[in-house]
Amino acid sequence: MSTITEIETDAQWQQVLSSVPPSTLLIASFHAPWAAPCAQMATVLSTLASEYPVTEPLSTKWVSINAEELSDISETYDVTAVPFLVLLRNGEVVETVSGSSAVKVRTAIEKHAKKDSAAAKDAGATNGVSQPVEAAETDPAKAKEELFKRLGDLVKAAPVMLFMKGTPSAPQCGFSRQLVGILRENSVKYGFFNILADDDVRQGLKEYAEWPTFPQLWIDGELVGGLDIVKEELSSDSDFFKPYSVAVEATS
Ligand SMILES: N[C@@H](CCC(=O)N[C@@H](CS)C(=O)NCC(=O)O)C(=O)O
Repeated sequence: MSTITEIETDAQWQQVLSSVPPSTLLIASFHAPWAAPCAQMATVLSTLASEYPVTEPLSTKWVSINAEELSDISETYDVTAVPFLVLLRNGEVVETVSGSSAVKVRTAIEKHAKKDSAAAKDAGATNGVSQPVEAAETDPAKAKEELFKRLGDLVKAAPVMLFMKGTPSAPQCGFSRQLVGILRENSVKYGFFNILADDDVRQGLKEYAEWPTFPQLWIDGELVGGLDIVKEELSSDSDFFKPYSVAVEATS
């Protein structure tokens, strides 16, 4: 399970560049703390990273970079907007992805990185070709198993996770907008996922959750429900969100 390292200095970035083996795909995610889509991208990337092994030789190395604080690095890679993903191999840029499309990011990473290099080698040997055969592509049961594993991680990406249409600053549906408003009113700290950016998550989560619509609110990896259920919970217990609130309480 790979994890993402936050780069703090130019020197640390140089150190990563020089220490990553030539066969490893270096995945650098540029972000800004104030940009909500970057928070969503961080969730997407940590879920993706967890799908890649950490056994040697590393197939991937994952880092994230504050685009404003480390502006020299941003300039080197022409980062003018965030989120922005740079994929490098052997110090050379092999692909960049601008924007917050989870589908584009996943596709680009999967194109350049092998999830399991041993399996890929085996497939190459038996087929006499160098391209790996992706089991999940040909086996729907395996694809579903992988999707459900990903969803299991995603619903636990933050203690309170909102699966919504659009983003908190630009909801794309009235139900999602209302739930964002409720969370804001109750000062709830939450992670979110824009299901309009990933149709696999949109359709898969309905089955995984046994809940046919969005928004969906998950707390500690358990489904609470949609907008109506959240309203009901709050009307029977006004402190429902208290454990997840970031509101500063007055001391008496
Ligand atoms: N009463 C529902 C309203 C949610 C709803 O009906 N959502 C619809 C329209 S936004 C939906 O997600 N449909 C499935 C889809 O679009 O994939 C609730 O309490 O959350």
